Amino acid sequence: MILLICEGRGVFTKKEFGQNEFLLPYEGELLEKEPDVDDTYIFEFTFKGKPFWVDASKEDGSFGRLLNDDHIHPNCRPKVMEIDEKPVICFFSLRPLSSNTELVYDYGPGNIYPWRGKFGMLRNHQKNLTAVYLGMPQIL
Ligand SMILES: C[S@@+](CC[C@H](N)C(=O)[O-])C[C@H]1O[C@@H](n2cnc3c(N)ncnc32)[C@H](O)[C@@H]1O
Repeated sequence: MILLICEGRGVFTKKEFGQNEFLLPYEGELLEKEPDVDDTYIFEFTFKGKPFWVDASKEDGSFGRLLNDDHIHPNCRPKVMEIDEKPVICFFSLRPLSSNTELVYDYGPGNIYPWRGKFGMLRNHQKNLTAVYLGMPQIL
Protein backbone atom coordinates (compact mmCIF):
# COMPACT_ATOMS: atom_id res chain seq x y z
CA MET A 1 0.00 0.00 0.00
CA ILE A 2 1.29 3.44 -0.93
CA LEU A 3 0.12 6.95 -0.01
CA LEU A 4 -0.68 9.10 -3.05
CA ILE A 5 -0.85 12.88 -2.96
CA CYS A 6 -4.35 13.22 -4.46
CA GLU A 7 -6.08 9.95 -3.70
CA GLY A 8 -4.84 9.05 -0.22
CA ARG A 9 -3.84 5.41 0.00
CA GLY A 10 -3.65 3.16 -3.04
CA VAL A 11 -2.83 -0.49 -3.67
CA PHE A 12 0.04 -1.51 -5.93
CA THR A 13 1.07 -4.89 -7.32
CA LYS A 14 4.36 -6.30 -6.10
CA LYS A 15 4.50 -9.00 -8.79
CA GLU A 16 3.22 -9.57 -12.33
CA PHE A 17 -0.31 -10.76 -13.03
CA GLY A 18 -1.80 -12.18 -16.22
CA GLN A 19 -5.08 -11.06 -17.78
CA ASN A 20 -8.26 -12.08 -15.95
CA GLU A 21 -6.32 -13.28 -12.92
CA PHE A 22 -7.73 -13.15 -9.39
CA LEU A 23 -6.10 -10.28 -7.47
CA LEU A 24 -7.79 -9.82 -4.09
CA PRO A 25 -11.20 -9.72 -2.40
CA TYR A 26 -13.15 -6.71 -1.14
CA GLU A 27 -13.39 -7.66 2.52
CA GLY A 28 -15.88 -6.28 5.00
CA GLU A 29 -19.22 -6.98 6.59
CA LEU A 30 -21.82 -8.41 4.21
CA LEU A 31 -25.19 -6.67 4.71
CA GLU A 32 -28.65 -7.15 3.24
CA LYS A 33 -29.76 -3.65 4.28
CA GLU A 34 -28.19 -0.38 3.25
CA PRO A 35 -25.94 0.79 6.10
CA ASP A 36 -26.50 4.27 7.46
CA VAL A 37 -22.84 5.29 7.36
CA ASP A 38 -20.52 7.35 5.17
CA ASP A 39 -20.44 5.50 1.84
CA THR A 40 -16.68 5.87 1.20
CA TYR A 41 -15.99 2.20 1.97
CA ILE A 42 -19.38 0.74 1.05
CA PHE A 43 -19.58 -1.58 -1.94
CA GLU A 44 -23.11 -2.02 -3.29
CA PHE A 45 -24.06 -4.85 -5.66
CA THR A 46 -26.79 -7.32 -6.56
CA PHE A 47 -26.61 -11.08 -6.14
CA LYS A 48 -29.33 -13.42 -7.37
CA GLY A 49 -31.56 -10.39 -7.94
CA LYS A 50 -31.19 -9.05 -4.40
CA PRO A 51 -29.31 -5.93 -3.28
CA PHE A 52 -26.32 -6.36 -0.97
CA TRP A 53 -23.71 -4.10 0.58
CA VAL A 54 -20.23 -4.81 1.88
CA ASP A 55 -19.40 -2.39 4.66
CA ALA A 56 -15.62 -2.04 4.76
CA SER A 57 -15.53 1.10 6.90
CA LYS A 58 -13.57 -0.68 9.62
CA GLU A 59 -9.78 -0.23 9.30
CA ASP A 60 -9.09 -3.96 9.30
CA GLY A 61 -5.81 -3.98 7.40
CA SER A 62 -7.37 -5.45 4.25
CA PHE A 63 -6.46 -4.01 0.85
CA GLY A 64 -9.61 -4.40 -1.27
CA ARG A 65 -11.20 -1.38 0.44
CA LEU A 66 -8.25 0.80 -0.59
CA LEU A 67 -8.48 0.49 -4.39
CA ASN A 68 -8.98 3.86 -6.06
CA ASP A 69 -11.28 4.83 -8.92
CA ASP A 70 -10.28 5.18 -12.57
CA HIS A 71 -13.24 5.12 -14.92
CA ILE A 72 -11.06 5.93 -17.93
CA HIS A 73 -8.25 3.39 -17.61
CA PRO A 74 -9.35 0.74 -15.11
CA ASN A 75 -6.98 -2.22 -14.89
CA CYS A 76 -9.15 -4.50 -12.79
CA ARG A 77 -12.83 -5.14 -12.20
CA PRO A 78 -14.92 -6.44 -9.33
CA LYS A 79 -16.84 -9.65 -9.91
CA VAL A 80 -19.47 -11.17 -7.65
CA MET A 81 -18.39 -14.73 -6.79
CA GLU A 82 -20.29 -17.27 -4.71
CA ILE A 83 -18.51 -18.94 -1.81
CA ASP A 84 -20.44 -21.11 0.68
CA GLU A 85 -23.66 -19.79 -0.83
CA LYS A 86 -22.66 -16.22 0.00
CA PRO A 87 -21.59 -13.48 -2.41
CA VAL A 88 -17.98 -12.36 -2.27
CA ILE A 89 -16.58 -9.46 -4.30
CA CYS A 90 -13.31 -10.39 -5.98
CA PHE A 91 -11.11 -8.20 -8.17
CA PHE A 92 -9.73 -9.63 -11.42
CA SER A 93 -7.18 -8.07 -13.74
CA LEU A 94 -8.48 -6.69 -17.03
CA ARG A 95 -5.07 -7.01 -18.70
CA PRO A 96 -1.58 -8.24 -17.86
CA LEU A 97 -0.16 -6.14 -15.01
CA SER A 98 3.47 -5.51 -14.30
CA SER A 99 4.89 -5.12 -10.81
CA ASN A 100 4.36 -1.69 -9.18
CA THR A 101 1.07 -0.96 -10.95
CA GLU A 102 -1.64 0.79 -8.99
CA LEU A 103 -4.83 -1.30 -9.00
CA VAL A 104 -7.75 0.87 -10.07
CA TYR A 105 -11.29 0.07 -11.10
CA ASP A 106 -14.32 1.94 -12.36
CA TYR A 107 -16.46 2.82 -9.34
CA GLY A 108 -19.44 3.07 -11.71
CA PRO A 109 -21.46 5.80 -13.38
CA GLY A 110 -22.60 8.98 -11.69
CA ASN A 111 -21.66 12.56 -10.95
CA ILE A 112 -20.90 11.81 -7.34
CA TYR A 113 -17.12 11.51 -7.77
CA PRO A 114 -15.58 15.00 -7.48
CA TRP A 115 -12.14 13.80 -8.63
CA ARG A 116 -13.51 12.95 -12.07
CA GLY A 117 -13.02 16.52 -13.22
CA LYS A 118 -9.96 18.29 -14.56
CA PHE A 119 -7.74 17.02 -11.76
CA GLY A 120 -8.77 13.41 -12.27
CA MET A 121 -7.75 13.63 -15.90
CA LEU A 122 -4.44 15.20 -14.96
CA ARG A 123 -3.78 12.41 -12.48
CA ASN A 124 -4.33 9.73 -15.12
CA HIS A 125 -1.46 11.05 -17.18
CA GLN A 126 0.86 12.01 -14.35
CA LYS A 127 0.39 9.01 -12.09
CA ASN A 128 4.08 8.20 -11.81
CA LEU A 129 4.86 11.77 -10.80
CA THR A 130 2.26 12.02 -8.06
CA ALA A 131 3.07 8.75 -6.27
CA VAL A 132 5.16 9.10 -3.13
CA TYR A 133 6.38 6.39 -0.81
CA LEU A 134 5.56 6.78 2.88
CA GLY A 135 6.64 3.65 4.68
CA MET A 136 7.03 0.10 3.54
CA PRO A 137 4.78 -1.15 0.73
CA GLN A 138 3.15 -4.48 1.47
CA ILE A 139 3.25 -7.51 -0.76
CA LEU A 140 -0.05 -8.66 -2.28
C1 LIG B 1 -12.69 3.20 -1.19
S1 LIG B 1 -11.70 4.58 -0.79
C2 LIG B 1 -10.19 4.21 -1.64
C3 LIG B 1 -9.01 4.28 -0.71
C4 LIG B 1 -8.64 5.68 -0.27
N1 LIG B 1 -7.70 6.26 -1.21
C5 LIG B 1 -8.05 5.66 1.13
O1 LIG B 1 -6.96 6.21 1.34
O2 LIG B 1 -8.69 5.13 2.05
C6 LIG B 1 -12.49 5.80 -1.78
C7 LIG B 1 -11.94 7.19 -1.57
O3 LIG B 1 -10.64 7.31 -2.17
C8 LIG B 1 -10.50 8.56 -2.83
N2 LIG B 1 -10.34 8.30 -4.27
C9 LIG B 1 -10.62 7.17 -4.94
N3 LIG B 1 -10.30 7.27 -6.23
C10 LIG B 1 -9.81 8.53 -6.41
C11 LIG B 1 -9.32 9.26 -7.54
N4 LIG B 1 -9.26 8.73 -8.73
N5 LIG B 1 -8.87 10.52 -7.33
C12 LIG B 1 -8.92 11.09 -6.10
N6 LIG B 1 -9.39 10.45 -4.99
C13 LIG B 1 -9.83 9.18 -5.14
C14 LIG B 1 -11.76 9.35 -2.52
O4 LIG B 1 -11.52 10.11 -1.37
C15 LIG B 1 -12.77 8.26 -2.23
O5 LIG B 1 -13.82 8.71 -1.42
